[in-house]
Order: sequence, then structure tokens, then C-alpha cells
Amino acid sequence: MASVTVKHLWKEYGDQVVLENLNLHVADREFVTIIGASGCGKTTFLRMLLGVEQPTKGQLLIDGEPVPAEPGPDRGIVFQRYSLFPHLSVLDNLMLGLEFSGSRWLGKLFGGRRRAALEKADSLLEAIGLHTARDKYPSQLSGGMQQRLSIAQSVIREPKILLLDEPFGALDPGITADMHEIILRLWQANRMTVFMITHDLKESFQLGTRLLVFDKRRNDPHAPERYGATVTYDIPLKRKKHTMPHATLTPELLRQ
Ligand SMILES: Nc1ncnc2c1ncn2[C@@H]1O[C@H](COP(=O)(O)OP(=O)(O)OP(=O)(O)O)[C@@H](O)[C@H]1O
Repeated sequence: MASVTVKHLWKEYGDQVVLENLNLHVADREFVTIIGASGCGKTTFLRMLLGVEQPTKGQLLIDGEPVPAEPGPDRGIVFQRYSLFPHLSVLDNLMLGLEFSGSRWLGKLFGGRRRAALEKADSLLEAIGLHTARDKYPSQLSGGMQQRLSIAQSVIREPKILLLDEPFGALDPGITADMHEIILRLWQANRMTVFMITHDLKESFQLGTRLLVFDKRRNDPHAPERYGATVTYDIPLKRKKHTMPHATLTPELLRQ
């Protein structure tokens, strides 16, 4: 379960108002796509959901509780630029998250727990089509493969909320269709609530169950920092079930 409630939320940096009076309720398992002009506070909103930025005023709640003031395994994030460890293999990049959450102090798992983690990582690699690259290093992968691995890294700990900040913006348009299918399968299989920033309107309609447009309702040309953005359009998207790619990635597979 992961519903998100935003009540009278403001975010300011010094004299700059970035977000003003944001009010929103997002139900569990929605796929929210977010578009808006550059600099209007979309990433700031995701960073507050992640827990690395705090609201200046107002409330940001997950399942009715304030967002913890630090990232946790219940929230995963993927950025436009991959955040992989260059000196670790594909498999070890994936294992790292499981090892740290399973053994906080040693950062290593042993015996049956390590075997279970390895099986889980292998299942996920298979599901995203990277199993044949499990022993390669990030520099040996294409951009699309690196981004698939980043996505796998962010979902392996089964977050309730997945935050995607223009995850496909740097990729060749030819491979985004595959990436869309992977993200939709993971969303279905892992039962997550997704927030995805994109600059591609078509993509926002294709993937989302709901589209939010961030913009300023008022503007002072002499003091552009005086007013912040808010949600100016909140559009339910009726993506029909039959247009969803067939989910071959089952919850059972991810939970092995
Ligand atoms: N840590 C910070 N300190 C001061 N100002 C910041 C900080 N983080 C963001 N800002 C400012 O807040 C505003 C919103 O930034 P943000 O990155 O959220 O915009 P965005 O909508 O995601 O933009 P883009 O689409 O270009 O990525 C920008 O003017 C930015 O300079």
C-alpha cells in the first residue's frame, strides 16, 4: 500500500518560491506522469517524496504518515543519468542493495540468505533481459542496458513508491518502447505507486493512469521567483487494460 497525500505544501529556497500550495491525493498503485516547464519544481517534488528535501510548509504524507526525513527501501528512484557503480559487475550492482538492507553493518550476506538474494537478482536480470550480461561491468553496457540495470537496482528491494526522473530522456528513441514495456511490467508485478517526470507528452499519455501538469498560476515579470508552481491540470488517463503489455514478470518471480 502506498497512497500519497499532499496538503497545502510549499517549497522555498531562500527568497525563491518553487512550489506553492500544492494539494493532491494519489491512490495506491497509480502511475502518475508529471510534465511542466523546466525549473518549475518537478524534481524538487520527487526529492521531497524521496526524503532528501523537506517541505517549507504543509504536509507530505505516505499512507497518512509524514515522509521520513531520509531515503528508505520503501522508495526507489531512477534518474536520467544512470547511478551505477563502475567497479562492480551487473550482478554485484544489483546485489549491493539487497546486501546492505539484509546486513546493515557488514554489508554482506552469507549462506542461505546470500543464495536467496542471488536467486532474486538473477530472476530480475532475466526479467529485464540482462541475464547474459550478469558478469559485465557498466562501461561494457549500452545506454539502454545501463538504464535497465538502474531500474532493476531501484526495484529489487520492492519499494512501495517508484520515482522516475526523466528515466528515458537520454536514451535513443528507438529503445524507449522496450523500456516502457519493462517499466509497465515492473509496475504491475511489484504493485507500486509510480511518479514519473517526463518531457515527452506522448510518453506521459502512454504510460500514466493520471497526468499532472506543474505550472505557475500567477507570474510577476519583475520578480519571477516570487510565485511558485502548483498542479494546474490533473487529468485522469483511461489507459485501457488491453493496451497494457502482457505481464510476464509475476510478483512470484520478483519475490523468489
Ligand atoms: N538545493 C537547491 N538550492 C537552491 N535552489 C534549488 C535547489 N534545488 C533546486 N533549486 C531551484 O528550484 C527550482 C526548481 O528546480 P527543479 O530541479 O525541481 O526543477 P524541474 O522542474 O525539475 O526542472 P527540469 O525540468 O529542468 O529538470 C530551480 O529554479 C532550481 O534552481
